[in-house]
Amino acid sequence: MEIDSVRVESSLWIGNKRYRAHLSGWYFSWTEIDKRNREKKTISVPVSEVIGVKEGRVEIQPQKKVEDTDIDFTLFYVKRSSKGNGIRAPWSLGRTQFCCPSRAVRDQWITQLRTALKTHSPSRPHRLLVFINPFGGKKRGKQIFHSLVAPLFELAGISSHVVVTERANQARDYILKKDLTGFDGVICVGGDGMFSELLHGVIGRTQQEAGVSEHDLTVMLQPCDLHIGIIPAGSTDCVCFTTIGINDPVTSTLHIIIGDSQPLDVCSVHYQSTLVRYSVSMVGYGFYGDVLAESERHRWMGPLRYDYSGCMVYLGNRSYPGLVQYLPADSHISSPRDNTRCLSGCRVCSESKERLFPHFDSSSSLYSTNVSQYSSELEGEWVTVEGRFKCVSLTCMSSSCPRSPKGLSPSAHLADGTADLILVRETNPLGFLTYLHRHTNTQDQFDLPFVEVHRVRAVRFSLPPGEEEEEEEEGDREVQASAERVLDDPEKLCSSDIAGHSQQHLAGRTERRNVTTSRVKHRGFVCGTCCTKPRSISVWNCDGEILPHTEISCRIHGQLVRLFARGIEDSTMA
Ligand SMILES: CCCCCCCCCCCCC/C=C/[C@@H](O)[C@H](COP(=O)(O)O)NC(=O)CCCCC
Ligand SMILES: Nc1ncnc2c1ncn2[C@@H]1O[C@H](COP(=O)(O)OP(=O)(O)O)[C@@H](O)[C@H]1O
Ligand SMILES: [Ca+2]
Repeated sequence: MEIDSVRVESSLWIGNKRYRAHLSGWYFSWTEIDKRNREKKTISVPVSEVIGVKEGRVEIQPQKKVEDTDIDFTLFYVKRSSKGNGIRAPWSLGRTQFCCPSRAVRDQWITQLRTALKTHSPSRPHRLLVFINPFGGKKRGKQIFHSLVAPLFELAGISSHVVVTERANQARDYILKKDLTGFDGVICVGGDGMFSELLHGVIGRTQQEAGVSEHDLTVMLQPCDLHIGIIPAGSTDCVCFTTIGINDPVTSTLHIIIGDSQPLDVCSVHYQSTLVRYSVSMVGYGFYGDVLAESERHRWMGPLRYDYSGCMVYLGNRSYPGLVQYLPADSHISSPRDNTRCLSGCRVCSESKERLFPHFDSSSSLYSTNVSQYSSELEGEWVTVEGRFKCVSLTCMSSSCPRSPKGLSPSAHLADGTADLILVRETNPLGFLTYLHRHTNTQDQFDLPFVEVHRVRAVRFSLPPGEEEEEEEEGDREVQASAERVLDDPEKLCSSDIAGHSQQHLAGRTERRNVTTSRVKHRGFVCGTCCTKPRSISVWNCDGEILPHTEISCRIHGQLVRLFARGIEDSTMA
């Protein structure tokens, strides 16, 4: 075996074929040598994509099997498949068993490969906090984690502390309150709702520790260091699909293991001077709000509830009045109709970093103290649009999912500090069906006369005169108190004493304590059992949660959180 400072090389055998293997810089490669000493095919694996190196002949799938020989070692690495679902191919675990001429050579290879791994992959996680929602999607969260994810973590030397949730918001509260020392990231096994819990926990915790008020719409929030990973096991899994390109637990696990890091824009939603929620995918009023409200009554259907509710709401053919104000983003940088896609290594997102963090001190990972903590992001000229809308949607990213592989706004960027505002005005049922159907094919859903799309930094939504939201009245305090009482016991939520239009009770979901209840002048219905709400007012769907307010203000915080992901790999790179 030859070892110099930049290169390790020796002959190795795979089965009965001889290979010349070499490790140099960022790659481990092996080239087949035929009987006449001619070089044939070479396989190269980037060190950053090596999952583990084990003594002996090891298999972990379908079951763990170890044949502990003296001269063999097994290399595990990321393997790209040629066929993909959508625009990217899934990743799987590649495995090659090498046979060495002696035990000494075998031990040297293992040492050199493990050293290279440490040197070239410094940002890999070592300890993770995992939350499993046993009831998400098709209720397969626990099985997915134990059969597909845990064996890969073990192989990669990652230890995990697993919490199977027993109630909604347990994961969020855990992250907000418990000691997180030693954890390199938090992982959810579930859907967009579970991701949202981790998002709120991580952002809230970071702001608490930095002494920043989340309620202040104008403040510059502290970016979060603790990475979030998503193992898809939910109903829509939009955040996973948009940031990885596929909903596949093994692909997600491999991205977590190699320590990929994808910054993500986050939208904060405020009601008056209170933070209501954060969102990364869709804040949608009208159609998407109604679909969510309807779907909560059919949770027993599992993921199909959205298809059923989508049909029911479509047939209802409703539209809503509204006043939308937005702060446009710089149209010279990008536009929602420029026909580009935000892929791994996106130039628009990389170039946004300096603009978003002009005062970031990389040595302390904090903002310089002599710089104002207030952002200039809300300065500029607001544009006002008034009318009746089938839907108003705001999305920080493309929001693609298996139902809509190119998403709500196909050219939106994951980390450019902007969101796309889509206004679909009142139209006839066929027109709206055409709009919806274009989400599922290659036709441009924005090329319709009743649709407009804008790249924005902030949005305000209000009701036209006569429909305004009322502030909490004396009598409503009882409603609020009642809502707070049930926070600790979601089962109690389905009760007519929460007569406002927050429908968390239907989902067994809860709201944060600091969120106040607001009321809307009553003239109609929503859930048919206990809620009252005017027909002319819809609800907001915020990443799958119904908001308790109608008149909201939204602001985009560029690159506020980081995921164990790398954006969508173009399959031509595979
Ligand atoms: C005629 C064919 C119509 C097809 C319409 C397709 C439009 C799809 C746009 C999807 C946007 C999805 C945005 C993401 C939303 C999720 O956060 C949310 C919660 O997910 P989960 O926690 O996994 O349950 N999902 C939804 O609100 C469902 C929207 C479904 C709309 C049909
Ligand atoms: N143990 C639990 N019991 C009830 N609800 C839970 C539990 N754990 C998490 N949740 C809540 O369930 C909601 C839906 O979960 P999610 O994993 O997103 O599944 P889905 O994609 O099917 O909606 C989330 O809002 C989350 O807060
Ligand atoms: Ca964005």
